[in-house]
Amino acid sequence: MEIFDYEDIQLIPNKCIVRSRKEVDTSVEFGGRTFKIPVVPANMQTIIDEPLAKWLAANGYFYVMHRFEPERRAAFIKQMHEDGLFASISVGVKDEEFAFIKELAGAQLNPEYITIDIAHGHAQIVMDMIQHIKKYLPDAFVIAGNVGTPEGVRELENAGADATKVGIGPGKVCITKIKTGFGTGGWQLAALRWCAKAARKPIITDGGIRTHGDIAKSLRFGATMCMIGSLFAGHEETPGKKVTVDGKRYQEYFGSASEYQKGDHHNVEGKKMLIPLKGHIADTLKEMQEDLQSAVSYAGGRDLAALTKVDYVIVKNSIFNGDQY
Ligand SMILES: NC(=O)C1=CN([C@@H]2O[C@H](COP(=O)(O)OP(=O)(O)OC[C@H]3O[C@@H](n4cnc5c(N)ncnc54)[C@H](OP(=O)(O)O)[C@@H]3O)[C@@H](O)[C@H]2O)C=CC1
Ligand SMILES: Nc1nc2c(ncn2[C@@H]2O[C@H](COP(=O)(O)O)[C@@H](O)[C@H]2O)c(=O)[nH]1
Repeated sequence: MEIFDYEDIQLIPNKCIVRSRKEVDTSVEFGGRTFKIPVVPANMQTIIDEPLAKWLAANGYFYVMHRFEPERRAAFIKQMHEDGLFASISVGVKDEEFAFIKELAGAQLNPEYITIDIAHGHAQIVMDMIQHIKKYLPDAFVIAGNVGTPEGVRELENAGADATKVGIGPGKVCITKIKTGFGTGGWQLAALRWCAKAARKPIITDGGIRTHGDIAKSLRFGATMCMIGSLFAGHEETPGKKVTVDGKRYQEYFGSASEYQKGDHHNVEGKKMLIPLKGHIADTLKEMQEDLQSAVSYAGGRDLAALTKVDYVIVKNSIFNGDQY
């Protein structure tokens, strides 16, 4: 297998067929709905909260609510549905999560999307949870992960997952690779390609995206959707705590397996960092869309399909060449 990551790849342009980048359609169909761009903020407590989830759903973006305030999830689903919006929640795999799915079914609360969110998703318990959800909430679109191998993707798909999430340890606040020696950190893009070749259903690539160009590269190598944490951290609307250091404003961004999330120091595989505040998330989403429109025009197309077949070269860490954005 050829090993590379985002920085190692440059996509090769084709003849432009649009008169303006504004003609380019960046929308994506995912789980029966169409979203403006193939991007979803990470389901982490410093990245998404209920007000932001509502805003994203109401404005044509996909979202996945985190699972770290488990007692709020039923009311959240109810409220989203009362407001005419889709509900997209996360669950874990502990016993109480199996009971929670039964409770939702009993209360006739049917979230449109359920993400099974655990660190090592290639596990029998995850397949059990997929089947449990399909039994009690058969209309839910089930996203399962995270995995980092084609076997992982296939097994979760065969268990009934409607989409899989790929990425073990490439995240900005991840320390899995340091603490355990395992993962796709440093070769997430190649791992995505490896997994996508085996997939029969959509893949969400998760972690490691550092620039807007990395979204186009993810689509080239098989992703339908990109889950992003660090690029969304540091906005007025993201919920991480805002702090001032030496007169500069920052926002906390911490891992879901960090001691800040867990409240203790067992099996810690995440850290905390401060991200400079950078304005409103609507502006970043708009810029992502414009950059993606531009990428599609370089690919020689009018929609995201054009990105899936472009040629590329492997430049091995040389593209920034000392340049900074
Ligand atoms: N994408 C990534 O690379 C990673 C993401 N995370 C994020 O951190 C959050 C917490 O994840 P997680 O700890 O899985 O959630 P949970 O605390 O819900 O743990 C999941 C369950 O799987 C068991 N388990 C067995 N082996 C592992 C393993 N290697 N890693 C994790 N659990 C294992 C756990 O038991 P026990 O705790 O007793 O072992 C627990 O019962 C999630 O939001 C996840 O997405 C965390 C690490 C990596
Ligand atoms: N290994 C860990 N991975 C984590 C943790 N918390 C979240 N994550 C993963 O990172 C991505 C976001 O990555 P980014 O590069 O865009 O910042 C997120 O969606 C999770 O999959 C953690 O504590 N440890």
